[in-house]
Amino acid sequence: MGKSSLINCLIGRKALVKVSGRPGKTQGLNYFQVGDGLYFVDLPGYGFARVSKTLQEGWQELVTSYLETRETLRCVVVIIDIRHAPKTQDTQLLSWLKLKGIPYLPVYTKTDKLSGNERVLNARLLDGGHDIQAGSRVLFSSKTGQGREELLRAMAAFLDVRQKG
Ligand SMILES: Nc1nc2c(ncn2[C@@H]2O[C@H](COP(=O)(O)OP(=O)(O)OP(=O)(O)O)[C@@H](O)[C@H]2O)c(=O)[nH]1
Ligand SMILES: [Mg+2]
Repeated sequence: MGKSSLINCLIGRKALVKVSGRPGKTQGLNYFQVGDGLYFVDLPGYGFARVSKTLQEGWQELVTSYLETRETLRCVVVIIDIRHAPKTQDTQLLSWLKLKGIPYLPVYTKTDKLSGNERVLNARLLDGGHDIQAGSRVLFSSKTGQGREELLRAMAAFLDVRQKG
């Protein structure tokens, strides 16, 4: 869905994180230090079409317990492909994060694949389907860098909130 590509784009290095056309590339948790005590953590997605059932379940458990117990976690960036209609798995993840009180930031990615008009329409569809406010998500493309600065600012805001509170 573009998680690893997004991290590469933010860090500004093309091949830092392995990217592939086949879901299931990222395995385990991958840490990237981006500041003093500040890390991006690349997680496996849930579209593991090509890995075994046992591995899938293992990763799900790993990701879930990581998200639930990591005390220094500031924000979960939830990456959603802007081309597709709202998906149950994404709705479930977002409601689970809300329920658990884990801060999250939805990012609609691969905007380069749509025309300007389609982009607006699909973004609205996803906002509606996932109950997301237009002002609280970011439109992004790893390919063109659209939304890169906005995303970095939005992520930084999550750090500020925690420091003040
Ligand atoms: N055009 C376009 N392609 C993208 C974008 N982001 C990712 N891709 C492509 O989508 C495919 C999957 O990207 P990844 O970054 O590996 O996705 P991932 O979420 O890390 O996938 P897993 O680690 O397998 O869960 C790759 O072929 C990327 O080149 C984007 O913004 N625009
Ligand atoms: Mg990946």
